[in-house]
Amino acid sequence: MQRLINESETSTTVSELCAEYRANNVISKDEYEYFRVKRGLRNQDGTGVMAGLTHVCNVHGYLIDDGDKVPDKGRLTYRGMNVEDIINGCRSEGRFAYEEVVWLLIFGKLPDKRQYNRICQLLYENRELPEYFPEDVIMKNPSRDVMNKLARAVLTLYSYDDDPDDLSLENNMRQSISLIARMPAIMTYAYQVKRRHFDKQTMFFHPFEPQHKTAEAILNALREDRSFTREEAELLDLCMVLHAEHGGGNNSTFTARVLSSAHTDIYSTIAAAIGSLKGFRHGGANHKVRQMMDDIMQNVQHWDSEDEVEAYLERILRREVGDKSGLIYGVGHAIYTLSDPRAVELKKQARVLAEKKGFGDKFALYERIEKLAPAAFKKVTGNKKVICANVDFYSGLVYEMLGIPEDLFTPMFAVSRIAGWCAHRIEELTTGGRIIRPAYRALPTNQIYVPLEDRHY
Ligand SMILES: CC(=O)SCCNC(=O)CCNC(=O)[C@H](O)C(C)(C)COP(=O)(O)OP(=O)(O)OC[C@H]1O[C@@H](n2cnc3c(N)ncnc32)[C@H](O)[C@@H]1OP(=O)(O)O
Ligand SMILES: O=C([O-])CC(=O)C(=O)O
Repeated sequence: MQRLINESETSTTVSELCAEYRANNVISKDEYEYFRVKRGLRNQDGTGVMAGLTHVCNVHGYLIDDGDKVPDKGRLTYRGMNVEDIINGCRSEGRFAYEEVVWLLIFGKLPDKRQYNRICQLLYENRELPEYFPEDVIMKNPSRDVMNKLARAVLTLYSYDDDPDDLSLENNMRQSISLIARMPAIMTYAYQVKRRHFDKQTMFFHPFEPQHKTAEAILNALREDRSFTREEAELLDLCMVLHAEHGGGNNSTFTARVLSSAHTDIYSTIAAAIGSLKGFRHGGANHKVRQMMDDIMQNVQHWDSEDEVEAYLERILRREVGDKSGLIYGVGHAIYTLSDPRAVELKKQARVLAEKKGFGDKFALYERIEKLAPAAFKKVTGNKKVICANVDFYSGLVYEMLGIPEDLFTPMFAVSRIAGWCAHRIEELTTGGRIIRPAYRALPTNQIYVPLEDRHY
């Protein structure tokens, strides 16, 4: 562990500080129950506390029957429209879908032809970063972690905005479009700098092309020879649509709503949302899935043995192996029970790609884990909750087969989710009207002030 201070100067170590902390700061799960405080803002049955109203999106994962939660097939609707219908509709008309989804999420209706062309044009015209921004902000202080750089770069854009704090709808619309457009550039530039600085590889910055839609712009920036197929770009576009939005209550969007309700600027808001999404229980799980799979592939000798795989999953849950968090990453969800529609779609794509690219054994292992994880979870934890693979389970495998580096798994999530964050920020600013401020039940043990001389612990 890193030392806080030089141990030769003082015997106070970080572990002593932690021991002092632990001795005075215990809150048990029983206390939550006793005071009827909703841990994680969840009701007793795991459903979320109702925290707001939104037009933007609905996430359906269970039914309530006579007060009981009944597992159901997952359904995701953007502005009331099934996400699969949006994807199929755009494909059947030969269009990429992400730009259309940006419009739909923010404004509430599908764009007509003129509006569609306008949003594509606006996103292209705003893609480039301000002059010298890549040199002064992205290339300086490189980070191993692209999410960290993304958050810092977004926060710094505040200083490049002549009117950063104006909360009017007009100003937030301008800022939202500009941020949605710029995220791919920030992500790909940050990745190039990371490659150069930490991986000692060649760095390249290709100019953006006006004819490129967002998914194409990203592939153009990531490929050294700038070549990619229509099929690859359509698949990345599909991934972006599936990650674009997930209701007001997911951790990063709620973060964006909390900050917006305090009337802070959009750059602080989106930087905070990126920080939340980076978390391993949230969007950062796609990165953890990859690490978990590498670990399983190394340590399970026979990938086709259900017994061996299940035994290893049980060891993960018992915190004996893996990152020792006890979590099977990419599995479980706050709302979904029988299925996450995004995982269903990504799995379909992964199966096809795996066959084409020779990833058959790997895909079969993922599928085996998806099948065995719920039983292992029930056996080890005793928890009867119905769990399924979530969006983060197959996304990394799809990205890997598309040649998207692991460094960009979670950043790709952020570059897609910015659409949802902006839609919710605008909704919070225009319809919320009250600062979000829940209460915390204090658990004080009365103490009297003791002079320093008399403190003999
Ligand atoms: C984009 C996204 O954010 S999708 C989610 C990505 N995250 C992951 O894949 C990480 C693994 N999964 C998890 O940690 C959880 O399932 C979450 C965070 C997604 C949802 O958590 P919750 O809503 O609290 O789940 P739920 O109410 O079902 O949890 C019940 C218990 O089972 C545990 N649990 C849930 N999923 C898992 C899992 N995959 N592995 C081990 N334990 C789990 C929870 O930690 C919780 O334990 P606790 O009672 O001691 O607090
Ligand atoms: O809804 C959630 O809690 C997490 C999630 O799947 C997302 O944000 O995409």
